[in-house]
Amino acid sequence: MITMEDIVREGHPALREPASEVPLPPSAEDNDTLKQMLDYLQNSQDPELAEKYGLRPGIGLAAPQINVKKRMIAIHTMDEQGKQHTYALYNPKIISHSVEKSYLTSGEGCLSVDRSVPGFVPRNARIRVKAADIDGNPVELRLKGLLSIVFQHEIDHLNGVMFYDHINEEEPFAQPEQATPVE
Ligand SMILES: O=CN(O)C[C@@H](CC1CCCC1)C(=O)N1NCCC[C@H]1C(=O)Nc1ccccn1
Ligand code: NI
Repeated sequence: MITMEDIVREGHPALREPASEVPLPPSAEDNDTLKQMLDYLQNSQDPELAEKYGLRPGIGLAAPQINVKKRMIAIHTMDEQGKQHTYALYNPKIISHSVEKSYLTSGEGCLSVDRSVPGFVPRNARIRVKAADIDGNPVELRLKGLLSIVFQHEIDHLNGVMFYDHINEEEPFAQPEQATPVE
């Protein structure tokens, strides 16, 4: 079971190195790792389990955060309409995106960052993603709103990018150009 001990923090090299493509069909080991990443998110959102195991709640997780330098991400979140979305994907790739930007009005945090870094994180408002699902089958997703932001945060981790790399240093809360806020 993944707990906070397994999550590497800022300064760990795994967070700044690009992750490798996962050979498909996925090995039993990669399949298990991805399942465990999704389990972490679900456990972390269960108040009893989060309390019992000291889990910081997460809606997304990327393999480099558990020191696995492979292109695997898990997402488990409600969207703005209250619909549950669960994804466990290999080799996600943003194949196109809107000119329009968006950002979380609350700013962003990260399970690998034990401090708050204030500021808006400008991201693409809508993205098209190609990936392989947990069984290795190709999927194509068109994402907007919170889901689009979560996917971009996770795919950034696969490229050694942290959310605060995007924050305007001079003016962290400057209104990003052509951007719609996501509450
Ligand atoms: O790489 C993956 N991570 O670092 C876990 C992050 C991923 C999210 C950060 C912003 C977009 C994706 C995560 O889930 N968090 N970051 C730390 C604070 C708690 C939690 C969070 O933002 N929760 C949340 C946000 C909006 C709505 C509901 N819940
Ligand atoms: Ni993160």
